[in-house]
Amino acid sequence: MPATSANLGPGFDSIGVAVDLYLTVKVLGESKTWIVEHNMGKVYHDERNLIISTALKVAPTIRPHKVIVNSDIPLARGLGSSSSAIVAGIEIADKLANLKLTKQQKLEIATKIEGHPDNVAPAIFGNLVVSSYNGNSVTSVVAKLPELRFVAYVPEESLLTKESREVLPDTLPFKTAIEGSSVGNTLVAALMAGELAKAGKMIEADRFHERYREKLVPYLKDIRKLAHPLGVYGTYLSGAGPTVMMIAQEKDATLVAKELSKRFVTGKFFVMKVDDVGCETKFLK
Ligand SMILES: Nc1ncnc2c1ncn2[C@@H]1O[C@H](COP(=O)(O)OP(=O)(O)O)[C@@H](O)[C@H]1O
Ligand SMILES: N[C@@H](CCOP(=O)(O)O)C(=O)O
Repeated sequence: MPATSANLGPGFDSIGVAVDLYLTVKVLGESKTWIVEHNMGKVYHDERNLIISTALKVAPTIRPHKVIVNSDIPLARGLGSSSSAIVAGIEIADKLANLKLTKQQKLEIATKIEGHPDNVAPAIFGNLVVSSYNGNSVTSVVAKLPELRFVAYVPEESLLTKESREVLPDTLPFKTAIEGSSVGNTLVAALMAGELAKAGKMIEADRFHERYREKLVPYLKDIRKLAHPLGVYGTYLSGAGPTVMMIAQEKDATLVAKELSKRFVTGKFFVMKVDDVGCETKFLK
């Protein structure tokens, strides 16, 4: 399961991209109770683990197994760790209960559990995915991006998505909503046309969420300012934050991370490619 970066600025709860950090889950033999061995710190080792609780939601009668989880996706940092766990749980239920779910069915289930499709869709399909969820069904379009790198600044402190959604308003003025949707539309068109300078401008013109979340991630503005002269097209809050994501060409990406790490000495920088595969299952002997 790949990590995912949602929103890309104006695509709030709609746009997300899969990147090459991974959650790997191995299902071993049956056991008396669910046992989850993992490398993820403060996460349950039993059936309360999000991967297992999701699997049991989807297929309540599956028997307990021992499961080994390895993840390079940082928890609660805005890189879709919960979505990858949910997609993994659905995959386990599908295989152990032989449900033969289609990708669309997996997407619908995952979206209902996560509440929005922007992370789960690219975790399932790979690439950039633009989705619309009406509370009932999901329409998703998978699209290839031009050759780009995603440079992430992942702060040390975590920020739960739930907390970062609590600062958002319940309603937006009509005029603001129209502006916001025009920015999102133009972003998608610019990405598809390979017009990266325009895409960058739109990425930084969000009207839906970043201004409300700025108080939780005050360094977003500083990084954005420093990133432009280094060749970055656009900087946005990855998912609900606190990770700040920059989109750059391959030739500039490593230098962007190197230069910014001189200024932002805590936290980590990752230079990532787009994952174009999404969730994959293998049967091992
Ligand atoms: N692989 C996993 N196994 C179990 N629980 C997980 C896993 N990944 C994420 N979670 C749960 O999801 C929470 C983070 O979800 P969330 O706040 O949505 O942040 P993120 O941006 O990483 O998705 C973690 O604190 C943990 O409870
Ligand atoms: N659209 C959501 C995306 C949350 O992504 P995550 O990686 O932080 O879980 C939001 O912005 O709240």
